[in-house]
Amino acid sequence: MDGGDYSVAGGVEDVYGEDAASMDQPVTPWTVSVASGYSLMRDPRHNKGLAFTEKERDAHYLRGLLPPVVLTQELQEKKLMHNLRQYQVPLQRYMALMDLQERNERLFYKLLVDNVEELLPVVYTPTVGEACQKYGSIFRRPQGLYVSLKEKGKILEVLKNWPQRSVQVIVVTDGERILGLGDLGCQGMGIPVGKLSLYTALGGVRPSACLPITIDVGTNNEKLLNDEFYIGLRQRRATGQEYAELLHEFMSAVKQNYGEKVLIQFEDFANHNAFELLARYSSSHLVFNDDIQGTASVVLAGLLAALRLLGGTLADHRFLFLGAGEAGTGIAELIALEMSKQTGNPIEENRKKIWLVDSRGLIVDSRKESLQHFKKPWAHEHEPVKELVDAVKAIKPTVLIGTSGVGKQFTKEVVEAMAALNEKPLIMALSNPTSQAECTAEEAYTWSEGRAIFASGSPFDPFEYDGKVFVPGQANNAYIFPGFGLGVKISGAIRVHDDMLLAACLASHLPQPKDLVKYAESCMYSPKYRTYR
Ligand SMILES: NC(=O)C1=CN([C@@H]2O[C@H](COP(=O)(O)OP(=O)(O)OC[C@H]3O[C@@H](n4cnc5c(N)ncnc54)[C@H](OP(=O)(O)O)[C@@H]3O)[C@@H](O)[C@H]2O)C=CC1
Ligand SMILES: CC(=O)C(=O)O
Ligand SMILES: [Mg+2]
Repeated sequence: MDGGDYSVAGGVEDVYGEDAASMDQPVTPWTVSVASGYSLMRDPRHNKGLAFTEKERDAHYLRGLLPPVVLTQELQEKKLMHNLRQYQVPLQRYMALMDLQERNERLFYKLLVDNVEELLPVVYTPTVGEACQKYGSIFRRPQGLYVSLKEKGKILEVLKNWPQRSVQVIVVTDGERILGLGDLGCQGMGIPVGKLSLYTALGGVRPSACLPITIDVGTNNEKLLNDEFYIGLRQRRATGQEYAELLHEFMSAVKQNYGEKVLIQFEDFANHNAFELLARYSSSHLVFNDDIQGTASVVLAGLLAALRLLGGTLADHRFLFLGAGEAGTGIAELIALEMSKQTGNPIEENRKKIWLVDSRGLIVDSRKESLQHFKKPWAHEHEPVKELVDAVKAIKPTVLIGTSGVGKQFTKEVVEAMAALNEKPLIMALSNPTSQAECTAEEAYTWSEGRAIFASGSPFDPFEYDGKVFVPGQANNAYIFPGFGLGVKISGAIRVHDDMLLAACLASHLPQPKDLVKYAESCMYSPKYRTYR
């Protein structure tokens, strides 16, 4: 073909219409907006793959673009689950699922909804942790929105680049404390993407209303800074005023673009920013911090359920935490608040039943001056104690909760000390992913000779001890934030209050009028295919 007359810059077009001589000339990326034929199949929101009906194939110019067979969504699901199960490596399953989400959104959510127990550990903890660590290497198509220091001064424009206008829920991270894996910078994006997939699968919030965002202010992770495949800004983290200004511009732009009612979930920020962001924006925006507030709600729900086995009321128990950061102090505060509701005692009194250990040992009054503000309420009168096992022996807790982000801290000695003090020691190893759990289910049951009541942040398989099968509980904020978020959205709330978090973990005690449930259901997304005209 002689394409001389039509070439972009006077070169010669090849048979594909590409002009090699003008490869470095700019061209316009023209596209079409009405999905039909080939573009319909490439649009993940509308694609049905082999499930397009005969009628749809005729009406939407799909003839010949698909093989003759027409499958049901159920058969597609069966095939995909079969294929997924062939992968031995969890990260391969993660990548296959992300590919499916990019290819056929409804089928992805159908799989997730129908196989939640099997697939949650893939799109969420623990596998999402590994995915974030390797995000640069496995990166194929971008998901979510990246707001970096490069976009300072034009964040509103960046938000306008997102194709959906009806965003209702944003999960945002700055990647500094990804699970218990530390600073993963821009590669933390896997977390908002995973969390929002649960908003849809478990909370019924439609995918088009969900927006995952990563704010990239750099990373202090040397390994990533030296990784040639790293996807983020190659600089150390911005702090102080520079950080605050970027975040403020972001928060203002979100409200300007999506209005007062968009829910912003802060996720996996480091604690030196997390508490401040929550305090700063909770009176002007609809925000909540999943690590501080969501975790607190789900753990309190777990404790209230466990009381049926342990006996007594919340105020009859003594709590010891390993880890006094977002999760630890967040849970501690909600427990104290609930005790106050139940007993009428002032919260300061109830706090005295709760003790926390950080990387320097037991939090006691002699350390008060040097403590971060969120630890100060927990500095009770006691002599200093360095080791966890000694703190267990000194405080004599009935409940031990791990929120340290460091694996293997509940040693045999620690669990045995808990078992010596309690007939049924309640042990929660909440740190994620599995590698960071304070102990495994097997360790908790074995070292307590089958007496521990155990829950963990990442899932563990049932374990047989002394002829009895123990099924560990999972205490993860995933059990609360999708429903909590849906509730906030459909109630039209414009601010989040502590009472809502208490109500969320006491929900089964509240009257649930039939029509309210029906209303909630009617607001929820269904991943079943729609029929096209
Ligand atoms: N299951 C769930 O739903 C959730 C689980 N998590 C998990 O909890 C963990 C912590 O998260 P978060 O609270 O946000 O993190 P933070 O960084 O806010 O807090 C971590 C706390 O652990 C302490 N710590 C660190 N190392 C040790 C150690 N060796 N011994 C004793 N204490 C130690 C730190 O001490 P210091 O202050 O002295 O540095 C700090 O107080 C993570 O692994 C996360 O995945 C978080 C949210 C939800
Ligand atoms: C579960 C969660 O939010 C975390 O580990 O950070
Ligand atoms: Mg988190």
